[in-house]
This record gives sequence, C-alpha cells and structure tokens, in this order.
Amino acid sequence: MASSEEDGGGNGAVEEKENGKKKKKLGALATTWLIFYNVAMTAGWLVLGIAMVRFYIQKGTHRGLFRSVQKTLKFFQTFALLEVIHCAVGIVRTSVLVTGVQVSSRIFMVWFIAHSIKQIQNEESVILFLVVWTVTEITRYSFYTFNLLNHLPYFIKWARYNFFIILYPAGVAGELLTIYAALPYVKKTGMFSLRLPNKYNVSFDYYYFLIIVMFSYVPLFPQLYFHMLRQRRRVLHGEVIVEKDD
Ligand SMILES: CCCCCCCCCCCCC[C@@H](O)CC(=O)SCCNC(=O)CCNC(=O)[C@H](O)C(C)(C)COP(=O)(O)OP(=O)(O)OC[C@H]1O[C@@H](n2cnc3c(N)ncnc32)[C@H](O)[C@@H]1OP(=O)(O)O
Repeated sequence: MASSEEDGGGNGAVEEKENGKKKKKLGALATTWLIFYNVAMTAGWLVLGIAMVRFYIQKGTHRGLFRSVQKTLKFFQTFALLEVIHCAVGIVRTSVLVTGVQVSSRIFMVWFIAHSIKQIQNEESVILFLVVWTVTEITRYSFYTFNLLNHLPYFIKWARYNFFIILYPAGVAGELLTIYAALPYVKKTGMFSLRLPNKYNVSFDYYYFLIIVMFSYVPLFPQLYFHMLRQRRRVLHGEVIVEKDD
C-alpha cells in the first residue's frame, strides 16, 4: 500500500507514505542496531528478573534484594538513555519529550533515590517498582525485537498494549511511596542541599525538590498513560491517529 518513498534525512530511516500517513522505514544499519539494542535490553531485564526470583526463593525475604541486583539495574536502566537519542536522531518514531520524561524519571529513581538513600532500599515500595519495571521491560523490549524481525507473536503484542493498564499505576505507586519514604532521611541529613550563605549565593533544598517531583507526577503521568492508551488503540484496534508533521 506504500505509495511513495523519499530519503529520510541521513539517519538510516526512509520516509514512506502509507494511506496518506508518513511512516518511517528503517535502513539496514538502524534496524541492525535496534535489534542489537533491544535483544541486549531484553536479556538484561530477564537477568534482573531471574536474579530477583532466585534471591527471594533462597532468602525468603525481600530485604537485601535491591542491594543484590542494583548493579544490573543501574547498568540497564542507565543504558536506556540511548532511547532518547534514538528518538532525537529519528530512528524511532516516538516523541523525544515523552521518552525523555519516562527515562529521566527512572534514572532519577535509580540514582538519586534508591542508590543515594540506603535506608529506603528495603522498602516494599522499592520491590513494587522493581517488579513492575522488570515485567514491563521484558515485554516491551521483546515486542520491539520481534516487531523488527517481522515475527511478532500476538500474545507479546497483546501483553505490550495491555499490561501497562495495571503496571503503569502500580509502578507510579511504587515510585511515589519510595520518594515519600525517603523524605524524612533527606530532611534529617540535608543531602544534596545547598544552604545560604555559600560562595555561589544559591540555595537548594532537596527535600522540597522531592516534594515538587512528587507533585509533577500529577500532570506528567496522565500524559504518558494516555499516550500508551492511544498507542493501544492504534496497534490493537487499528485506529488511525492523526499526528502533526514534525
Ligand atoms: C529530574 C527528575 C525528573 C522527574 C520527573 C518526574 C515526572 C514523572 C512522571 C512520569 C512517571 C513515569 C513512571 C514510570 O517510571 C512508571 C513505569 O514505567 S511503570 C511500568 C509501566 N510502564 C510502561 O508500560 C511504559 C513503558 N515505557 C514506554 O512504553 C515508553 O517509554 C514510552 C515512551 C512511554 C512509550 O513508548 P512508544 O511511544 O515508543 O510506544 P510504542 O512502544 O508503541 O512505540 C512507538 C513506535 O516506536 C517504535 N519503537 C519504540 N522504541 C523502539 C525500540 N527501542 N526499538 C524499535 N522500535 C521502537 C515502535 O515499534 C513503534 O513503531 P511503529 O509506530 O512503527 O509501530
């Protein structure tokens, strides 16, 4: 049904018109890179999931779980910064803003909350967002991989566009409860805060910053959730979403 093809601007993608709608067709190099990236990420999150299950079976408790899997988590979640670059260079058809909010909130949770505030690492809410992220990412990256290989099993497609309905709010609950649990420690230690007077003449209070971050979920989370609901309608029910040209 493709009616015309034109150069996509040197980013490995070629633009193709399908039913009057612009759709990017990836070049071989971009496809190979994305397959490698998605296979690596699926494997990384699978390793993390297996490590969590093994830990729980062996120890019978969630205490110490974050500590035991943190290296793998930090590596693969930080690696996901590449997703923002994928959108920016145009090899992936997603908004830089939507991906940027999603990735930066995760990096923030990993490095500036869970890694930095050891006292909260054994909170149940940490395990909640870890489990939710792991299930989400195994599904999401395997979806992208099979999709790129043009062999997408329906149950993976179904899982990608249905699991999030429950997992997204559950993940957000885990993240918000974890930040909330961190507040007393942040207040007590004054970590990452800068009080006046200082040579820069600037003050910054991490405690209030965290409260602002928590409130910022109110406008930002629905945008991500509705974005996913639109993607769900498009992919599972074939609805045409009218998009503005970039
Ligand atoms: C500094 C402090 C910052 C603090 C900010 C505080 C604000 C926080 C508010 C936000 C809260 C977020 C909480 C969150 O962390 C909780 C959770 O994640 S819980 C778990 C549930 N989550 C999810 O299910 C979402 C997971 N994330 C995503 O799906 C994506 O990141 C998202 C950008 C949200 C959506 O993805 P996308 O738009 O890409 O949707 P699609 O999957 O349908 O893909 C669209 C097309 O792009 C192609 N694509 C995308 N990525 C790839 C890839 N890696 N490889 C190959 N192809 C890719 C995809 O195939 C689609 O192509 P086409 O349209 O041609 O079919």
